[in-house]
Amino acid sequence: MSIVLKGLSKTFGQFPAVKKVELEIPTGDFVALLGPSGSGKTTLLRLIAGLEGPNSGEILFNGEDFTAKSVKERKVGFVFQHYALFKHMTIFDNIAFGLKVRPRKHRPSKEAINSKVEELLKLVQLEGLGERYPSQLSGGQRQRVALARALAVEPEVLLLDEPFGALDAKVRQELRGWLRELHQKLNITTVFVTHDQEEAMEMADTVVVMNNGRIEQTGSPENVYENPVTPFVYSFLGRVNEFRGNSLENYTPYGVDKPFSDKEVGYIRPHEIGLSRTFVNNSYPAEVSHVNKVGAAVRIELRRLDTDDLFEAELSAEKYNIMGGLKRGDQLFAEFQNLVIFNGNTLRNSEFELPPSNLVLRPEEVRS
Ligand SMILES: Nc1ncnc2c1ncn2[C@@H]1O[C@H](COP(=O)(O)OP(=O)(O)OP(=O)(O)O)[C@@H](O)[C@H]1O
Repeated sequence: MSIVLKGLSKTFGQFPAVKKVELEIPTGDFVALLGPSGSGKTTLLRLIAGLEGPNSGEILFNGEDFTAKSVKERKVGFVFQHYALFKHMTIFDNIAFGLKVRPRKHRPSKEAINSKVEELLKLVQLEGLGERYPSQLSGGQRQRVALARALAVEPEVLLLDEPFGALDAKVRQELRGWLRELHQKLNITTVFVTHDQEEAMEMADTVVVMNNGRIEQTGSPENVYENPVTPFVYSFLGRVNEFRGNSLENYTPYGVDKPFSDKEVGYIRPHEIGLSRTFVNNSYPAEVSHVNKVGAAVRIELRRLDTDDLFEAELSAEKYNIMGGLKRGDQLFAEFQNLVIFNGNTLRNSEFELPPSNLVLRPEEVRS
């Protein structure tokens, strides 16, 4: 089922939690609503589910206006952060619940319910555990039961609110891959809320970045990471160096025709900073202040010797080894290869005299 949100707004008392949201979700898409606490993710999910009514705007399912339709009519499956299983019921009965409470004429036969639950237990890899009670399962297993219960009624949309939020890091990691595979198998339009950018980037086909009740950017994980359209998205997704106001002149070796204002901020990702032991064009001397080697990437904190600015660079372990390793106090040359400058929410890209070779200014069209 496809979902379209048009000018959707929701206010609690005087407080606008969701502001004029426009979003199109094609059938079968796997979407992450990503943003900091209080940005409106859960409210948006609840609006899609029909658990909240909007103050204005429309919700279309497969092109049909569902704005005023009840939760039941929407055919959505919902999974919350806290699995909320019925403690006094077995896993089997928990999964069967949605089918058993259907009005008699829509209720499947006992045999059909049995085989559906067995099929779902297999799907969520809990075969043979149907007779246990929730207290006899691990957190990750319980959350898979919650998912099986949501899937039992064959929803056309699956809505997940921080489904792995209460689990420890290792289990979360396992369930991410598992849910991704499950989605590939079932291809149900799925929207999940997370404030964990790694989770969103790893699992979703489409990431919707929210801030203050608004959508800041929608796109594939690569696209929102590589081409952030606002300073918020730059700083929220992944690590980034920020340089403000006057200090930006130190990163534009060919000069600018107008001085930088206090509102201007330049962003550069750590992996977009080249490091070498010898001088290269447009590079600046810098001293290593800390080295943090984690897995395939090495994070290096440095201080520019000419300006005292602090920044972070990232090298692959391979490049790091080729450089012969690094330690505090090493003197290097840093090349800032992709500085992107915003004035408020607008890219400053037309005022440079000559785009220098190491200053990649992103054309407007890339942003749209
Ligand atoms: N029922 C409510 N009554 C009043 N204010 C509410 C209600 N529900 C949410 N809000 C407010 O709306 C804003 C958005 O809340 P929402 O739960 O959608 O954010 P979120 O992005 O999901 O945050 P979190 O990650 O912390 O769950 C918050 O400031 C919250 O306090």
